[in-house]
Amino acid sequence: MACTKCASLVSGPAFMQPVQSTRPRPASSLGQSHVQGDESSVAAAAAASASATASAVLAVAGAVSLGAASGRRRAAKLPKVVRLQGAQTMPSPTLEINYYDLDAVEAPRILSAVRLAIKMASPIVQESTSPEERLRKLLSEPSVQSMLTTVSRLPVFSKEMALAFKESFFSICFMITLVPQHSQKFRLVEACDKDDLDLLLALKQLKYFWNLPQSQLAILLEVMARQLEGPSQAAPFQEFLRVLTQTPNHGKNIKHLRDELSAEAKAEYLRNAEYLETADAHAVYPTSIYRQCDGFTLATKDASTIEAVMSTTLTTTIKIARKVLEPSNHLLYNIYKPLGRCVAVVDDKVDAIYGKELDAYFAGHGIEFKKIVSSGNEADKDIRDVERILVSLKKAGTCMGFGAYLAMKSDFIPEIECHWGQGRGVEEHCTEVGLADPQSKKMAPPDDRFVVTPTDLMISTLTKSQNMAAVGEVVRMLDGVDGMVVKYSTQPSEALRNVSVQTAKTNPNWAEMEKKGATSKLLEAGRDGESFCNLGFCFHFPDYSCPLLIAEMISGQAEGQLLQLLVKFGRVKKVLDIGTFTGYSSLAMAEALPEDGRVVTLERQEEAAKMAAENWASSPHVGKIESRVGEAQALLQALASQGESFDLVFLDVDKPGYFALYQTLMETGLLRVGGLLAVDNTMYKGEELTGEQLSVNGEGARALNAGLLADDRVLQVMLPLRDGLTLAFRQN
Ligand SMILES: C[S@@+](CC[C@H](N)C(=O)[O-])C[C@H]1O[C@@H](n2cnc3c(N)ncnc32)[C@H](O)[C@@H]1O
Repeated sequence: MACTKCASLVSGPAFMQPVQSTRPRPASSLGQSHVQGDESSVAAAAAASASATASAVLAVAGAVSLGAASGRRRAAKLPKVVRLQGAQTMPSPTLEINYYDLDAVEAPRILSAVRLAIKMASPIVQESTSPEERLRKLLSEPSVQSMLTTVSRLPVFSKEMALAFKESFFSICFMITLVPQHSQKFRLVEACDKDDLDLLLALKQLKYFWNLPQSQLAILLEVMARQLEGPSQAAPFQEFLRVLTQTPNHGKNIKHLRDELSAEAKAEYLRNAEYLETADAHAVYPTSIYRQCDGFTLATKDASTIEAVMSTTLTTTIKIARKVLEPSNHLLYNIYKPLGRCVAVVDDKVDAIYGKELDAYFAGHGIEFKKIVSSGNEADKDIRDVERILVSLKKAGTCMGFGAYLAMKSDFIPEIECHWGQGRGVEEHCTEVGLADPQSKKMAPPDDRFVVTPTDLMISTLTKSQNMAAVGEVVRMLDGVDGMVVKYSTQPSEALRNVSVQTAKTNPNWAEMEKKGATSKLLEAGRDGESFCNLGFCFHFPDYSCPLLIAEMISGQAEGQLLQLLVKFGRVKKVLDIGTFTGYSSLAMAEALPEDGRVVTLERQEEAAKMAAENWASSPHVGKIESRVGEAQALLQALASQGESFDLVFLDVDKPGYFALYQTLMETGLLRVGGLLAVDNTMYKGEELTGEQLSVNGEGARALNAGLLADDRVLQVMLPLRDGLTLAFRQN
């Protein structure tokens, strides 16, 4: 059962029914009568306890009665309340239902009650009995019970509560600065100077102790002991927490232990729960301990007109912390261990960098961890993204528990800003997160992928389908194909790896060039001729436009290995590489060539050619590469006029120019008879498979495919390797 106010505010009309109180109380002193009742019950507990406990109980009782005075202060701000006593006794045709009736805060006394409870609890948690037995004894200890009862009645969703404790901390600090440096109390100065809000936070949670997991109670005791008494007093509670979390039921709510407590303790807790059910139902039936709803309703006697004011109050804690993922840091542990699991919405940039650490942190602490990786790109922050996250949360079943939900956003992690550029440690990051090859599939979740290959297209199509469960397995398998090819193909040399790493960092440079209007306009044009992007790379650019050269253009390991194999198998000596980019294919082929072999590589972008030259500089094969800058068509004519011809040609430029370049290669004899032509992207993103209208690039690839098919001078095969690689052997 949830708090009726929260539930009814959510569900609507039921809320508007006139409410008959099940336990009517005198209108004038409803809160007070219960407070008094509480005092007597607390006093009964006190009588049965040791003298130290009795003083705690007195402190608590005093706090509660002072709270009632505070409650009056609070009530003064509200309109006069007329409580329903049943329809026949209604005092006027207008009814007023006030949902609030909380005991208020007398902070110093509550704090001293907490301190005493901690003092009494400390020897109990250090006993040699089982953790469960110690917990039962702890809950039956009168000073602990009184403290819990009192705190459960605090109006935690109020500014007054926060201020009452803040003032109280300051007054304690002020007093204590006068005491000698080594007195026990001096530690409080440190506590209030540094972390007083942690104590406030603990109290705000402790209010709901009845519905909190058992281990969370241990955590809160540990936090309060640390804040009020210092680390040495907190140590026994920390150890108690450690052993308690090893018991099977530590995640179960405290209230489930009621039948295992002593008869008096059980009666006392039930009395408190019954009181709260009327005075503050949210305290015993919280929909969420971080959200409380309230309502104020006026209704005519026949309920034909109802006027209502509704509100929702949220309480939140923001922690700005460092090294949260170090195993010794208990910030996240304290939240999620009692809940048993964490469902986290993680920005894909954060996941790329911290994903492994996140996994390791939760695994190391034995907390089930469900990660929903979501694009952090500004361009993606729209309602569809929200929908996607909500659907994923629903699948993860977050409706259980107290919002076991953690959101990690790249905006808060400064290192992200330098991930692709100038910053330190880029290399390490790249290698660590699998970006060494920019075609790595680890970079983005399936539905955020840049579509590069037919499999990408299939994955993207399947991911958009509503029936995710059915297609999930297919996605997983399809997604593994490229990775498997890479895994079982010969691994690249150190120099080629370096080209990949350097290329992975290039997107900001291309973006800069694009701003100056210096990059190719057709290379990555989309269906509508516009540039597009949906991977993380546009993230840094204020206008969210995508650079027209992108790191993903690199041919990469699988194709690089195939080219090397062809060079070696065909005993190739002269290679023509059309489309240098950052130099991967040129270097791959150069590595496979004999000492007297030669690669001529053509590139229209001077910046790219320069970068390629830098990438080759440290390779012993650099001497085999000759770079020419200009438009491919013009450069081919020049080569032909110099009487050049090649054993192997790798064609990998703007697709609309493919067929014309092919014709030139054939007509000029640049591709010699007996030579081999390798053409990349001939399946161009699988566009033809969709049956939809092709983009200009798709058209370009299709024109070449059709041209090869119609040309008897060549024998060709299209390999579904990545984006399609066609091998055409010139037989005459
Ligand atoms: C896909 S990338 C080449 C990738 C490269 N083969 C590799 O292995 O990484 C295409 C490159 O060709 C260049 N390019 C595109 N069209 C061109 C053209 N018509 N003439 C010359 N270069 C061109 C682009 O600037 C780009 O650097």
